[in-house]
Amino acid sequence: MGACTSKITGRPAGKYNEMPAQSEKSTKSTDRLPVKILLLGASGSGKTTIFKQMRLVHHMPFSRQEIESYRQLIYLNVTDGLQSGISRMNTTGFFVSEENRELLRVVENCDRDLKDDQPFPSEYHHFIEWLWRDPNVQAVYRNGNEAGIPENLSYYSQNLDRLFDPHFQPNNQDILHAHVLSTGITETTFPLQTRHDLVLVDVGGSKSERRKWRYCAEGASAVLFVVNLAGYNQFMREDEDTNQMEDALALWEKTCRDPSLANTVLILLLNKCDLFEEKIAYADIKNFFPDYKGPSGDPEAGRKYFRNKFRDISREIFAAQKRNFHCHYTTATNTMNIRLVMASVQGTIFPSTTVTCFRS
Ligand SMILES: Nc1nc2c(ncn2[C@@H]2O[C@H](COP(=O)(O)OP(=O)(O)OP(=O)(O)O)[C@@H](O)[C@H]2O)c(=O)[nH]1
Ligand SMILES: [Mg+2]
Repeated sequence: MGACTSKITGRPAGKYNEMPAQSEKSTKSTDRLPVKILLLGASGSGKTTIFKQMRLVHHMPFSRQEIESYRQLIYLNVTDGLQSGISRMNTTGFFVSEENRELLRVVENCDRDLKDDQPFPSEYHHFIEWLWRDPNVQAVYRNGNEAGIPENLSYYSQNLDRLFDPHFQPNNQDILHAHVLSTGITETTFPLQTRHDLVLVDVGGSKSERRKWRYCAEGASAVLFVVNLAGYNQFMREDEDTNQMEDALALWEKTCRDPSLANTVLILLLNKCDLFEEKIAYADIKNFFPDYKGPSGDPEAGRKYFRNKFRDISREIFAAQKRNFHCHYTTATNTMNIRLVMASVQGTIFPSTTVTCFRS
């Protein structure tokens, strides 16, 4: 498998946003047929995570430089995520316990930028651990998470001993859990064994980024529309009055109706099934979607309910356009799951050709 080529359009130069392009050599392929697939969906739904999985599936490991950048990003995700989550929590009237207030002040003032090869400062290890375990932080995180405490803190907090080891190097799972808000449009070309190139387009999903999507629609064969299934009880980071699932439903309708995407195969990926399954045990769907009539705490019934909501929105639009509704449940941080889903997606996009976009 040859090197992939990456092109970033319309994004400001930023330490972390440049990451996908850093290791890839710019090679121009000739006489090859591009198969363009767009990753669309709201911010935090999992688009870039799927993009990273595609690199792994196509055996394009992260370079040393990328791994170092991710190590620094993980430190930022942990310190900044915890601190900003807690300060948003304060605005909704919840505070860390009295005994942990001093720790919070220390973490608030800690330097978020690590230098190359600088270990995570050991003095913050237990402070971060204690703050994360604070009963009020846990209560807010588990009960609606109006404060939008980042979900990846749950993963990183279980790995703090490893993260604070002076020789810590992120593994693929650590990298898959890292989050940076994507800006602009990143086009990455994966050469396939046939005469085709897979051109995968990753975009930013926050509200201010969505107007840029129209610049990447031309020539697209398919759209993978990614939804955070676990967002049913959360508000948007950039709009604290809008429920994430309501936003995703509205965005799905807009995407289905978009004339510039009328010739694409639209595939819905209901993502973060792992978090959905955990969350549904304590956050009843009925409390957020009163028309849910299924049993409480049943992930299967919950998944089906949301799938039907998306299907109902597209039913008439697709009937008029003679398009079919396609939907998969995914956990983007699980490489095997993405491998299997992508093999199935490939069959949907190219039912009668030999194009092999996704290695299975
Ligand atoms: N547990 C879990 N975490 C996930 C899953 N998919 C994505 N994440 C995490 O969710 C966060 C956001 O994922 P991204 O892929 O960066 O989201 P995005 O859609 O690219 O977001 P923007 O770039 O802001 O539009 C990251 O911390 C990911 O690791 C999943 O299926 N399960
Ligand atoms: Mg992204």
